[in-house]
Amino acid sequence: MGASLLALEGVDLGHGDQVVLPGLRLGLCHGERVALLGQSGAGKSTLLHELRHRLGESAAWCPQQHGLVPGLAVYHNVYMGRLAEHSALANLWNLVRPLAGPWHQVAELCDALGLAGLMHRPVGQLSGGQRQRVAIARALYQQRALFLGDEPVASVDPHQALRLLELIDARHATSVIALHQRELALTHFDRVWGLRDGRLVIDAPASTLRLADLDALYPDAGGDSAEGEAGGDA
Ligand SMILES: Nc1ncnc2c1ncn2[C@@H]1O[C@H](COP(=O)(O)OP(=O)(O)OP(=O)(O)O)[C@@H](O)[C@H]1O
Repeated sequence: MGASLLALEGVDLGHGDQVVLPGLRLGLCHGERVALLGQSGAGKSTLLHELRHRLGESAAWCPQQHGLVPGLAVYHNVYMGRLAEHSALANLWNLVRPLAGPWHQVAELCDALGLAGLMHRPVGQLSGGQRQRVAIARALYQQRALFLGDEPVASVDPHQALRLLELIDARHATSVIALHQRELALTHFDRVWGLRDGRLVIDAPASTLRLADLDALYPDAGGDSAEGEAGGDA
């Protein structure tokens, strides 16, 4: 196992006075790919925000709400991943006339993500699955050591989800990704973190877990534990 990147030792996580995950203990090591599971409201986003806060600039971030600007083209939305690295003048110029270097880099990412030919298209005119891929492209464009994703493959079909995760893996040795596709969590990741009732009830290598172990994270599923399994290019 790689070097420790962070350790939470009995930390209370929440929002204002509301503690969502009391006394949380977990560790993340370099080279680990972690699937973060738990039903809606379990605290996945809360934990990811804390990780992002602690890991700072080393982590690329793909948020659940995407944070894309609908009126701007795909190219500009992806370019925003590294807005802070350029001068205000360069950013302004790039808005009017895209810079050659960034354009080629973004084009390469868009090709890999199945967005070729959409670079000029306003994001507001894309499907849900296409928008999701733009959000991933923007996070990949950040070129960070780690990847933190809040359900980055929620709106795509299972085949595409796997392909997107492979693209993320190819560019990041370490990742923590919230998702609902339990089978993918077991087949594609090294470790699973499972949240339930405010606790980290699963923190184990994926190879030691079965689907039934993950089903227990979804008490509200009432036997239908396939929530999010099907996906779709919404
Ligand atoms: N900004 C906020 N202020 C107050 N409470 C919040 C805030 N964001 C989330 N919460 C609460 O914290 C709890 C955990 O929410 P969180 O978004 O972390 O869950 P989640 O597992 O990511 O859910 P989902 O799968 O629906 O995205 C929920 O009870 C939610 O209502």
